[in-house]
Amino acid sequence: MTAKVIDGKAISKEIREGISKEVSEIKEKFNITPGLAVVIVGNDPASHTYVGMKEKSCTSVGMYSEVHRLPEETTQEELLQLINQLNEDNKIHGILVQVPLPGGINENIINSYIKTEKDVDGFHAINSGNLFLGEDSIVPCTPKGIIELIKSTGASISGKNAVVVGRSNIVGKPAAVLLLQENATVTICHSKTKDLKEYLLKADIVVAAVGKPELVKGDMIKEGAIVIDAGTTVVDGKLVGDVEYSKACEVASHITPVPGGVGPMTIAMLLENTLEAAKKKCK
Ligand SMILES: Nc1nc2c(c(=O)[nH]1)N[C@@H](CN(C=O)c1ccc(C(=O)N[C@@H](CCC(=O)O)C(=O)O)cc1)CN2
Repeated sequence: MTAKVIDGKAISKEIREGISKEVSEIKEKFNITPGLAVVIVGNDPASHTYVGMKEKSCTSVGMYSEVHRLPEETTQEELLQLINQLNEDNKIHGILVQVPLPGGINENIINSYIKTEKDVDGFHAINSGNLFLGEDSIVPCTPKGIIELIKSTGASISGKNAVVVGRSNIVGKPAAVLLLQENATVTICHSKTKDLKEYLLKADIVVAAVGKPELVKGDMIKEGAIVIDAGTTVVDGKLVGDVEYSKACEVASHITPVPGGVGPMTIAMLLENTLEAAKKKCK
């Protein structure tokens, strides 16, 4: 079997085009321009790249974008003050604090200060809690994009065995909850899982989000599985996913590439969440 490539770049482009149209409409009808504020602390080069991509995508769909680039020495108190300011700013419908944050700043405390309706990352405990409860919530961007990518194959998720490799609050845990909501039978594997291959060989859907380059080998994948790779590690100057791509292509039915798979969807979903937050202000 040679896997069909799930083209996250193309799918996200289509989504962004739809968002762009909706942004024009609400500007015209309600005189509201959706606005996103991104906050980044410190000098992590990859994080600066992602923030730059967010800024560019935001303006390309006609949204208002504001980026606050703060020095490494920024204190938690200073960051909270900025968030309070953005919470009260009517131009801003979405606030996002890029992670990882430098040591000494508690991500959960920071996220809990963002107004829930502006928490376009969906990291606030109220949004995570509502997601867990199956109530209305803002859904974290990467897992939301992962579900879109799986659905783009036309396959049904209901009743399938899904294995999520990775248990981060940003990707693994919410992806597992979303798959469960789609009626998959979900297993979460992680760094302490004893026999990863044993679990993976039963998986109709694999979501790899562990940040360990090529941890998921081709011979761990069941014939015909859908493989979603959310890993992005730079190895020798090259971006490498969590899946051994060339070997996995020989057994999977569908697979996402790295780059060009999950990454672009993360940004498209961020724009979608920001648009939704702004639409709540349209009366
Ligand atoms: N506050 C947040 N921080 C982080 C998030 C997040 O959703 N919210 N996710 C990741 C990083 N991330 C967005 O912030 C992100 C990662 C990768 C991509 C992407 O499009 N990658 C491209 C390749 C880009 C490159 O060349 O380096 C791809 O995979 O094709 C977008 C967003 C951690 N932090």
